[in-house]
Amino acid sequence: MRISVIGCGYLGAVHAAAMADVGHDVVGIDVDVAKIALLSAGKTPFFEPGLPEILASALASGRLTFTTDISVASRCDVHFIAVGTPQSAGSNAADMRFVDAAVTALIPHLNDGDLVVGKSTVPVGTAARLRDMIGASGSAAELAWNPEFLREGHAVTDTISPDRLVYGIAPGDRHDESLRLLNAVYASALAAGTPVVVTDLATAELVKTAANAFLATKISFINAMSEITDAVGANITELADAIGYDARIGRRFLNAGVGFGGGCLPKDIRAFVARAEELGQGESVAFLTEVDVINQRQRSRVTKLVCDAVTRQGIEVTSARIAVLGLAFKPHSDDVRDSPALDVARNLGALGADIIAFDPEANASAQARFPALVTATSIDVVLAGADVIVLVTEWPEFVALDPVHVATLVRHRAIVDARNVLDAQAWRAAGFTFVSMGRP
Ligand SMILES: NC(=O)c1ccc[n+]([C@@H]2O[C@H](COP(=O)([O-])OP(=O)(O)OC[C@H]3O[C@@H](n4cnc5c(N)ncnc54)[C@H](O)[C@@H]3O)[C@@H](O)[C@H]2O)c1
Ligand SMILES: O=c1ccn([C@@H]2O[C@H](COP(=O)(O)OP(=O)(O)O[C@H]3O[C@H](CO)[C@@H](O)[C@H](O)[C@H]3O)[C@@H](O)[C@H]2O)c(=O)[nH]1
Repeated sequence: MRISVIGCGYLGAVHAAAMADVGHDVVGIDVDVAKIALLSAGKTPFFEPGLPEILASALASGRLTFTTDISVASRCDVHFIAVGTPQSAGSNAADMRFVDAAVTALIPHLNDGDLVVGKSTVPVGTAARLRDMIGASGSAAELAWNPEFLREGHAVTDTISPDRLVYGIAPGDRHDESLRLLNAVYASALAAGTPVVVTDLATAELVKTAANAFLATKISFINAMSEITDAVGANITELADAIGYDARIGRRFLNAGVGFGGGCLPKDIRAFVARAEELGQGESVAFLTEVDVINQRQRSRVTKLVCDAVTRQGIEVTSARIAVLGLAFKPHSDDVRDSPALDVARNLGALGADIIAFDPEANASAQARFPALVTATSIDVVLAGADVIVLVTEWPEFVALDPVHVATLVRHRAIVDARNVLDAQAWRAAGFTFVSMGRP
């Protein structure tokens, strides 16, 4: 298949490289000249495990190219829309300007029989609107919706071997041809037995929004429970283990801590509420506003735990040096969009603490968003002279820290485990005041 991928960010760059990796001829298109230059040179504009390898081999095979020139899309039959849908500046709604601009720019280069495939996460109703836009232009191209469920840090394997595929296809004459094209695009995943749900456009859009809303709710649920376990001295991890053994509940996404961030869950639940309100259905998803409130509260909760830990050392926050372990919104990523770690660092800095942070991959992206942030070049450097350590992103190297070694670096022995991943006993044995979220 000849495929164009419009938008080469966290989603699109991986999709383009993965589609070439499974044998298609792919052109990645973006308006960002610097990003296209990097990708064309085989360099990834962000950290994603496995991406450099498939990017290099796909470029070397000649099956993958990148350009800023959207007219090149005219050589392709299937066009993925993978541009951003961030939160709007003045509201919770998704900002649809990038999707609209991408489709508008693509329309003149569509051939009859082409299939435009939406991948971006959009408010329900967008696909029908874009399909009408294409139809009104006189183009005989069709539009389908194929939401993406990849997780950053696992994006390559999630793209090549997804849990499921969802095709939103409009009824009518071109339904079967759209299905045939999508099946051809995903032939290798289908051969491996990936389940497919073929549905209508609105359901496909809603599957994505509902999936992220459910995941966000699961995390805020366990964080709400952890506030209760904290109040009574119970143990949130044992609680999560115990309820997780019930297959109807499941253990995954029940890790209590500083909460969810990133370029997806926070903005997607807000956009869902905003869209539901537009539809007169705000009440149906009003609980998601509380999910968001609980999630944001965890950032303040961690900030307070750190301040309390400082006070226990007999010092003022304004004279405390705080070592922040992690800046990315999750490990194995350099993404700091809506990162809880970055907010905690910012909150503590605003209270006058001397903040130094370290992330194995996200120092640069964090500094780009928060230029005042001081970052260290290594774990040992960030820990040197610290009065309190706060672990906010559970990178394996932080989880594996030896408390006995850390004790030789810090000024005061105090650590806040904002991801509930450290061995409290080992840290206490090394003389640390150990604080976690919802565990004694
Ligand atoms: N990041 C993820 O893990 C993930 C997973 C599933 C779905 N999504 C969804 O995918 C979409 C993209 O997310 P992302 O994280 O890749 O965003 P991103 O900001 O990393 O990438 C978006 C890219 O689109 C480009 N772009 C903007 N306007 C353009 C235009 N008119 N033509 C061509 N390119 C244009 C930008 O320059 C940028 O490179 C969003 O809707 C997001 O919700 C993201
Ligand atoms: O038990 C848990 C699990 C996750 N998180 C946090 O939740 C956030 C999101 O994690 P994750 O969902 O793994 O990362 P994303 O890469 O943002 O992926 C989500 O968002 C993508 C974009 O829509 C979807 O494609 C994915 O399916 C969906 O998992 C991160 O801050 C995690 O630290 C927790 O706090 N506790």
